[in-house]
Amino acid sequence: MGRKFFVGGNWKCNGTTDQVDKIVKILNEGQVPSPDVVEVVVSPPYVFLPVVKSQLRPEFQVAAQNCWVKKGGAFTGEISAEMLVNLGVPSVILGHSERRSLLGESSEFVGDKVAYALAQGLKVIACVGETLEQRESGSTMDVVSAQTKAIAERIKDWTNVVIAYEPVWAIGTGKVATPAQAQEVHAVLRDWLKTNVSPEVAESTRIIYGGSVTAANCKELAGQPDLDGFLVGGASLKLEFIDIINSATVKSA
Ligand SMILES: O=C(CO)COP(=O)(O)O
Repeated sequence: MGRKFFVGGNWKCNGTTDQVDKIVKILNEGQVPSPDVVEVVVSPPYVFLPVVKSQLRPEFQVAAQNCWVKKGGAFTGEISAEMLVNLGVPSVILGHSERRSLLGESSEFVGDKVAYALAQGLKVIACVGETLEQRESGSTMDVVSAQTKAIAERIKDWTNVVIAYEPVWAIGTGKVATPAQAQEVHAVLRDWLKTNVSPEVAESTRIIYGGSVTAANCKELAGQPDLDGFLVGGASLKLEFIDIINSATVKSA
């Protein structure tokens, strides 16, 4: 079975109740391919998860943008994986570069979170990606491999993992990776999984791209053989997210 196209919308720390209503309306009214062709997951801030989950069309799912690294308790301000499960939130984004850089989340910490969230029954969108400095110094492949390794060392079952390759220099900058740049890294990540995990996991794990994805650039990116979808930031708050979901048809064409 092929890898189903995956489109995630990461709303980050954005939205008011009115804006959330508008975005949900756009999502619910948009013409999109069937769930056999594309999996759509939107990730509002925690406080909006229940309302979005209850109002969203049933074939779309919600994800949290983070969760705590272990069982809940005296961890002020944190949200545990158990709470997400309890609320019926099926997925979580972990290791986003904004959290790695602004909040100092190390690859080991992210790996621990991925393992804990999976063990609680959540699906995980695990983010990796290099900074501009790392790309310019030629260490992109080492960086993304090391970030992936920290996850691989802590988990056995990859069924519920999607890897999001998000080059930091492309996030929120309008500087999208070229299709060739994205494909090159996706192929290296798949090859890393093949060598270090298993050929089956390499073949079945979806590797999605994030960083300045728009309606204008998504089709060409979607045509790359090792690119299995997108994690969209800014454009996921707008009508063009529907066009990005529709780029799934590039694969099924
Ligand atoms: O970080 C991202 C998604 O997680 C990408 O953000 P932008 O699409 O706004 O560049």
